[in-house]
Amino acid sequence: MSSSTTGKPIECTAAVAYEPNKPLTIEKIFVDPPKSHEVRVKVKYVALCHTDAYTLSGADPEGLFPCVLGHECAGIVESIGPNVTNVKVGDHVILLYTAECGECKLCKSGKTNLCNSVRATQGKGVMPDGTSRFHDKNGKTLYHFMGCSGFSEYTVVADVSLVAIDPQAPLDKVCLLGCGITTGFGAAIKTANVQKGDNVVIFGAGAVGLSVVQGAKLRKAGKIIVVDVNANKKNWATQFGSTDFINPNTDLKKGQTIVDKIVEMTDGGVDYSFDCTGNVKVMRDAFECCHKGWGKCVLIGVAASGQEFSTRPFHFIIGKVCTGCAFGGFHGRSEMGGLIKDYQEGKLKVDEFITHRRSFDEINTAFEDLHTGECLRTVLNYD
Ligand SMILES: NC(=O)C1=CN([C@@H]2O[C@H](COP(=O)(O)OP(=O)(O)OC[C@H]3O[C@@H](n4cnc5c(N)ncnc54)[C@H](OP(=O)(O)O)[C@@H]3O)[C@@H](O)[C@H]2O)C=CC1
Ligand SMILES: N[C@@H](CCC(=O)N[C@@H](CSC=O)C(=O)NCC(=O)O)C(=O)O
Ligand SMILES: [Zn+2]
Ligand SMILES: [Zn+2]
Repeated sequence: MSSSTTGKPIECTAAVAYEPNKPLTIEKIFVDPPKSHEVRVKVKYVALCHTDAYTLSGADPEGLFPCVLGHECAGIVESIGPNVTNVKVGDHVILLYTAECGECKLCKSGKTNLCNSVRATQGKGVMPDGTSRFHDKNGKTLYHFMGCSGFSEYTVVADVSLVAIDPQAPLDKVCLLGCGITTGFGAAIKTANVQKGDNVVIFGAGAVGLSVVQGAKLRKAGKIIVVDVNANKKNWATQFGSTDFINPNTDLKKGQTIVDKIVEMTDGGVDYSFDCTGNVKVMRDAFECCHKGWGKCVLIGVAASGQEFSTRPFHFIIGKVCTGCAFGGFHGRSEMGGLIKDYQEGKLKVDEFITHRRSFDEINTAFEDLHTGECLRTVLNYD
């Protein structure tokens, strides 16, 4: 199938991050046609993830400007470049910041969902051939972001960085499976592999943390303790399946630390802990409140440039384990279909995370929503 735009640059609306910590500029940009092994997608819906805000803040060592941010998105294939065989024009797709080529050392290892095929160029804000498909009206090159760049009405991605999905799945909802929900859910059911009766603690009750909660609940975990500095998060935590909520600013006795409190509540420490804040002090607490001998800490939150996580090595000596994951350990191309099915069958909450909806031109207000403490996800639409 061919359309009037196939093979030509498309002029469309985008929100460009020209400088760190400045509002995005909503303007017309030009999106070049896809080259070999590339796909041009008409983005229908994009949500904001805290990682977009983090990179916009200038704290990301890989942050490049000017760029087109956005990585939690879904759309429809507009055109494909030569040698693309995994999707066709008209397919409904979710973009994947964790690619899956199936052929690199990591993909073939069977040990990780990380893929090396496009990661190096992705981190440099360009397509695998080292060039960008985005230009502003002055001809200035704009960088790509996380292999997705959903803050443009049209984007170009590598063929390994997207997956076709059931066209019946509502794009305005399943766009969220492009990052936060998948990440938290997978951290619980894949990376940690929580089992019935396990005690778990989740630091940070945003979309990622609450998705860990829903994974832990699905697995019939014992105590599911949520820790968040925002008391308003308690209701959400309960709704998603937590058994206990601790606000460390108000719920600790004099002289008691959050680690003391969790160790006391769980007869020596949790089986699994999850950091979903990106705060390195919280990461330390998350690690140290694990049970001696076997407790495992899963780091998910992204820490700012230069931040380091430290602890007493003794915790490792007594058998505590610390790991982490990207995209919840999910293989985007082989496993997204299963997640969509889980959602369609009511086994995976997605709609419940959408606290705000806005039109794309309200994107800067949507970034402000993120900092109100009342927003899990804002979905932007281009229509
Ligand atoms: N590894 C991966 O693949 C992925 C990582 N991420 C990262 O995961 C993290 C969570 O993302 P998301 O859920 O969208 O973010 P949110 O900001 O929505 O959630 C984080 C929550 O943690 C709370 N919080 C902040 N400081 C503390 C603290 N000291 N103790 C307890 N809670 C605290 C925040 O409260 P308040 O709002 O009041 O600050 C907020 O409720 C981010 O760092 C993000 O970049 C996201 C997706 C994928
Ligand atoms: N660019 C940052 C690293 C940011 C990071 O860790 N990103 C996560 C996904 S966050 C999604 O919202 C991730 O997948 N990491 C693995 C990867 O290969 O990037 C930095 O350089 O510190
Ligand atoms: Zn994200
Ligand atoms: Zn690979």
